[in-house]
Amino acid sequence: MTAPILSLDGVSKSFGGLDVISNVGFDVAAGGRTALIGPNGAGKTTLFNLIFGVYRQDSGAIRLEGRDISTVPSRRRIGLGMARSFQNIRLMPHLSVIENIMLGQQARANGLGAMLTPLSLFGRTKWRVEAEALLASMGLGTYPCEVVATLPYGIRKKIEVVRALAASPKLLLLDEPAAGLNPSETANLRDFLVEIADGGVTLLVVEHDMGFVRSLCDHAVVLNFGRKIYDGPTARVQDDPDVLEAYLGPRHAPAAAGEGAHAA
Ligand SMILES: Nc1ncnc2c1ncn2[C@@H]1O[C@H](COP(=O)(O)OP(=O)(O)OP(=O)(O)O)[C@@H](O)[C@H]1O
Repeated sequence: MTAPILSLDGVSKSFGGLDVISNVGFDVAAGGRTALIGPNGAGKTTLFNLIFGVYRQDSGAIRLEGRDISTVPSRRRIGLGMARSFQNIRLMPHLSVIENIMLGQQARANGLGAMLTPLSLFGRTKWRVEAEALLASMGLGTYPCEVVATLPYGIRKKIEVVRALAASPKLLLLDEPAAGLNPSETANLRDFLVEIADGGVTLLVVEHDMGFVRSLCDHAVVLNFGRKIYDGPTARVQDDPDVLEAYLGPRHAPAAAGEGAHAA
């Protein structure tokens, strides 16, 4: 197996006495496309927030390329090679596409030298040239000067991903990237993400659309009530009895499996 880029070991988190994540451990293979799935409220977003350093786990360890990052603040995790997109698009709607991408570049920058680098949103700085090149390489080269709020939802979703890429991540966390997209936008986004992964970026994806998950991800980790119930190939996830029970209840009928898991 390829060396993991990310490893979770016995990670737990509770809020006010409610155990939201319980003793979760898994590896994300470098260069792979891993899905993190589970029914509503299973703890997926909380786990993303723990991985990204928004929350600190109560116990257990999170390692990036073998280094324990449990105490590293979120901002510094970006500098170590991690970036994320959000469930609800968090672009600055009144700014242009290129300005949003440049804000993603700024997130990567740390240290005194970078702090002293002026973020000129109007001049052709080195960052602007890099941002334009990144947009062009992602097939979005016609949009740099468009104001984000005026663009179709599917394009904004892609720009949100490109903004995360502007931080030059090795590991990209995507929280429900296909939510709200129509089937053709979803297929388009899938191809877009495959291209990103083929470029060497490891993907960890929270997603409810099982068709999208199957077509994008080779590996799946399933959570239910904050516990890991499956860790294996995506191709077999819908046949797993624990996964079927989590989605469909204890008296699940095998004939209904595909239908229920799709709707999850
Ligand atoms: N900050 C918080 N304080 C208290 N409870 C929280 C907090 N964040 C999450 N929870 C609870 O933790 C549980 C898991 O929530 P989480 O959002 O991580 O699940 P999820 O799998 O991402 O759900 P969904 O698929 O609906 O987005 C839920 O019961 C939620 O109410």
